[in-house]
Amino acid sequence: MARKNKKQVFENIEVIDAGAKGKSIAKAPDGKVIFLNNAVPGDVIDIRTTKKRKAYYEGTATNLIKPSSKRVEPICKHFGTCGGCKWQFMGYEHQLDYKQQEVMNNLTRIGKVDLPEVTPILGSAEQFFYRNKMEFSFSDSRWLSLEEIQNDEEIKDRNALGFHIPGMWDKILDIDTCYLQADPSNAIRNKVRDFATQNNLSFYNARNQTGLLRTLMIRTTSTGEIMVLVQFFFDDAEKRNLLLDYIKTEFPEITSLQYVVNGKGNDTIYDQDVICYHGKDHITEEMEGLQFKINAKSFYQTNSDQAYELYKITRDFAQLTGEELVYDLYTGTGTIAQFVAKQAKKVIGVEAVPEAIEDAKENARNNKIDNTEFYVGDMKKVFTKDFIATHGQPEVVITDPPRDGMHKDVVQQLLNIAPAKIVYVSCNSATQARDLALLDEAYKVTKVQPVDMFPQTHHVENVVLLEKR
Ligand SMILES: C[S@@+](CC[C@H](N)C(=O)[O-])C[C@H]1O[C@@H](n2cnc3c(N)ncnc32)[C@H](O)[C@@H]1O
Repeated sequence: MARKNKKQVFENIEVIDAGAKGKSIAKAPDGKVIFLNNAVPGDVIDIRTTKKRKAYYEGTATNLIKPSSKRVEPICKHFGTCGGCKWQFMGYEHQLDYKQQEVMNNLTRIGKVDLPEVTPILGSAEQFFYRNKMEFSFSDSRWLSLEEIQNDEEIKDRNALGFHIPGMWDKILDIDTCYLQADPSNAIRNKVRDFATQNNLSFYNARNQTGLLRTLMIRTTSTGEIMVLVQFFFDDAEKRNLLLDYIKTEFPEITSLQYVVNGKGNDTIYDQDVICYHGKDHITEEMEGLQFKINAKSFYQTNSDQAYELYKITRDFAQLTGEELVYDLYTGTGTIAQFVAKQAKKVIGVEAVPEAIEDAKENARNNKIDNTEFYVGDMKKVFTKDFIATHGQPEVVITDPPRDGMHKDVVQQLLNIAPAKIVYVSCNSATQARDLALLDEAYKVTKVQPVDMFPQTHHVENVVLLEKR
């Protein structure tokens, strides 16, 4: 029996808005919402649905009838295939408007926040080349373009070094130029791929779990330091040294060349030994005269210039006088803690990753800061009544959790200890809004400042000041 084709076509539909997760929104003739991946609000398009749910459709634009005035020409030839810069086809001022709108919607609809006057989103001075960290994957089965598939010619080179095709764990798009990280990022990636191919170093095959080369990470700092880390699937000293010696010679500006041998099924390096092959085992970022040591596993905000803006807003919101005990929850390598330390009596940072806490302590020592303390642990287990009894009652809490937001026990603990102010930094305003709703019984939102850390994407950071009612 032939399967019923559930795909539907809607013609001549106007895209009316941008929604969550970077999707745009249109309305089908039956009144249901359609979430679209590849359309700009204001476009008039034909749509083919890809999924049908009870209350909505998901779909894709198949024909652009009238382009929106918000459209711009994407500069990247990989746009549309690469999942990295989904909003590159929308003017930057409109990207900012929709990010601001998303924050406001989340805070009012999910958080039921009675909004104070909201400052306009702080845009990024750099709209391209703003990332200080990129990770590329090797693959021996490069994603092929339609022309390549339709062409009869034999495809000889299937090696790729680039990004995953969205939603496909084993398909890698070979990247020729990426506009997110400044030079020499593109040169390093392209030369590594070409050298490895010419010298018959095998590229990883995720399906069969074969091949020597897995990932290439490039990290840079505003002070000009460069870290390159190559991840191998198995150890072959001769081939490993051949590639690393080539990188070292070709790019003498690299200050830290490292590698990992990871035979696991997944390519995360957090549980692996990182070996320094050449130069230092870290790079150092600088902010307001403070130095932050970053090793291969350290979290550091990926847009350094906007991170500085974000931290200044956080410090302004905290309004410290030098008398306060401050807790910096989810402190990472203690950057915010050290950034506000001069204006506080003492700052206590808590973080789950032990290496990050080691870095935080070392950074504080190097920065000659003697009023910070750092503790390791899962927040919901560490941030307890006993912890407060031992370390003291904070007047101000700064919290910067991962995308999932705070665990409900952590929110409850904040309500229990009731600091005068909470500064909540978030990379996901939906989970932030959920947490604000829980804090509402005791706290009023008095300041909101969205910050754009990731131009060309829908992601937005948001800083909120909560003051006791
Ligand atoms: C958004 S980052 C913030 C880092 C830091 N505030 C900064 O600006 O560099 C979130 C941090 O939370 C840490 N983290 C995630 N889950 C955690 C948990 N359950 N307990 C403690 N820390 C956690 C992560 O390791 C990460 O360093």
